[in-house]
Amino acid sequence: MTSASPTIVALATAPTAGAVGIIRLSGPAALEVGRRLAPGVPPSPTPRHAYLASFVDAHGRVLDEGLFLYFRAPASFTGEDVVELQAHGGPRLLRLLLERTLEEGLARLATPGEFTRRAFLNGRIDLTRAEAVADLVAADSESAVRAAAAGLSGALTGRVRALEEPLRELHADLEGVLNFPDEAEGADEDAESRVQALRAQAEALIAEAGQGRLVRRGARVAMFGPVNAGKSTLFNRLVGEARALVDDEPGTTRDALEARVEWNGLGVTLFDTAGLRETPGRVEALGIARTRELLSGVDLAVLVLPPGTSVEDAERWRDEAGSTPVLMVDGKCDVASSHSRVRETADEGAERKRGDVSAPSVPTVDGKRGVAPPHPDVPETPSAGVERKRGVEDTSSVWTVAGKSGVASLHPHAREALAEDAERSHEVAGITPMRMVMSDSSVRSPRFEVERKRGDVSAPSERKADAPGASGTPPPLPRPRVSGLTGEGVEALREVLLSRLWGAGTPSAVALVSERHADALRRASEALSRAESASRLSTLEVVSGEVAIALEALGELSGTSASEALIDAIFQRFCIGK
Ligand SMILES: Nc1nc2c(c(=O)[nH]1)N(C=O)[C@@H](CNc1ccc(C(=O)N[C@@H](CCC(=O)O)C(=O)O)cc1)CN2
Ligand SMILES: Nc1nc2c(ncn2[C@@H]2O[C@H](COP(=O)(O)OP(=O)(O)OP(=O)(O)O)[C@@H](O)[C@H]2O)c(=O)[nH]1
Ligand SMILES: [Mg+2]
Repeated sequence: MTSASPTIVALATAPTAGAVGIIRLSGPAALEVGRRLAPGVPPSPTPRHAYLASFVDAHGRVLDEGLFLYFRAPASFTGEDVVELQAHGGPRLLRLLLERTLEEGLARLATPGEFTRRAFLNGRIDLTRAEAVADLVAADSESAVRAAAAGLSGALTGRVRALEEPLRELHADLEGVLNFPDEAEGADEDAESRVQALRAQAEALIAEAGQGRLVRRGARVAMFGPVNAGKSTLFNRLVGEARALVDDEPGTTRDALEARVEWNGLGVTLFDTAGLRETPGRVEALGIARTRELLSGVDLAVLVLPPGTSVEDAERWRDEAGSTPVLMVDGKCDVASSHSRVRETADEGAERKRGDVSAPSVPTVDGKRGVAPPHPDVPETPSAGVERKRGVEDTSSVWTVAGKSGVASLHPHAREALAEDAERSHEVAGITPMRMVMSDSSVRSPRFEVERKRGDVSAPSERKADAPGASGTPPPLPRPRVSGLTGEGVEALREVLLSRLWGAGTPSAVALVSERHADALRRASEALSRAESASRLSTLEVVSGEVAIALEALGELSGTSASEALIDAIFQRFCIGK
């Protein structure tokens, strides 16, 4: 391979102005071509010695003064003769030097990834390590850098080898028994358990693919929810700068916005989306369609709920995320906590003692006292996860009415939307004893928010989403309370997001199992699964055949059995000069 390959050349550094620019040559003519540009360098330079040399044009005129480096085959990155011209980092200068290496046709420009490809073909690195090189170049978070660096040091290679070698031994044992039954007698005895153990190992690696993807490309998190919930304000808080426009008017955000942050070394792309509502304007509707599309492609959707969202509305908004995991958060918690008052139902109120802290008895909006009588046709609906008990201590069945200050300043559209909200909430009163509370009906639209006390509305839905099929009644997950406006709860939300995205452990410690790796591992695991049943139901030939298939699939990871097309596909991901 080495002697037959043409000599390749490329700019190894970025094609922009920089302190130093490197032109790298690899192949049998590397030294000859390099010395044409740097004639001062001796014909047999000491390998790995940095020569200070003049780089000259075809007429011997000096273009630059730089360093000349020679690596003699096979002790080089590619395994071939390599020469580096380390010049000053001027793009035009570097182009002149590059053109000069191409004169006389001894070298040609390298294709993307061709240097690394040669390193692979010449056995310097295996495929997973070559891929780690690409991952390292593409890494844009600390965890991605660290995980790729571990890959380059052979972390994944080692784990694949730990799977491949025992599998190869097993295959040899099985073939031995098949071909030399006398000598190899008994070597197949524990075949089934060996297959089982290896399959478990393959599955463990496959299970890391999700985390590998998360580290490699970063997590994608979208804020979504009803209009005016405070999504953009919260987005800005999480991003740390005023990226999104914020306004009182519902429907402010039309286009999805994105921002990249890094949390605990994990790259996170945050999206702010157009708020959802039933009767949007035309442009806004386009934004909402985009929100839906975006939600289907993120790792986690954060449903920002304004104070007073009903259970049914919360569920309806959640459905917009489809199968994407949803984290519900109570937004504008400053409003809820500073303005909300526990709303008593008349019958509960009658039982309450004055001054009972667990049941403050001043349901007010704008200072007006209000009492919510039981709704005339409120069925008690344990099916909605809401079991109403009577009694002073039962705060979980008490409803809160939260007023929002500054309603008068709302844009007319906002008031309309709020009125719609109000109506909708009234409709769902089937599970909610409540009454509309007008702040000041002569001037303002009805503005009210009704919500259950904490630890309530979210419970049934969180159970549904987070413990599917679980029996019994697991405790409801805490629903983070945040205020984008004051910053309250934002740090805690960040922690919750990280643990939902990542769980425990360190992102940088993960093996970067790519989709390609997972696919090959899956095929290996399936073959092993068939080998397992064959060891009980079929002949040894069949078992051995499946083990061979698993080995072949694993060979695609290291590259020992990778096809030309697969290798092409892998190295095309690289940049030129890599
Ligand atoms: N200037 C420069 N910096 C660079 C590179 C390069 O090609 N040029 N690299 C390019 O990606 C990376 C370094 N990777 C390298 C990997 C192996 C060898 C090498 O010479 N390997 C020989 C000898 C090993 C040894 O002496 O221990 C070998 O593997 O046989 C060189 C660079 C990053 N920095
Ligand atoms: N009190 C309080 N007001 C908030 C909070 N977050 C946002 N607001 C206000 O609520 C209004 C809407 O905020 P936005 O962040 O634009 O809400 P949004 O959900 O992005 O709205 P759309 O883009 O229209 O869907 C603005 O007037 C904000 O100042 C909060 O945490 N507390
Ligand atoms: Mg917005």
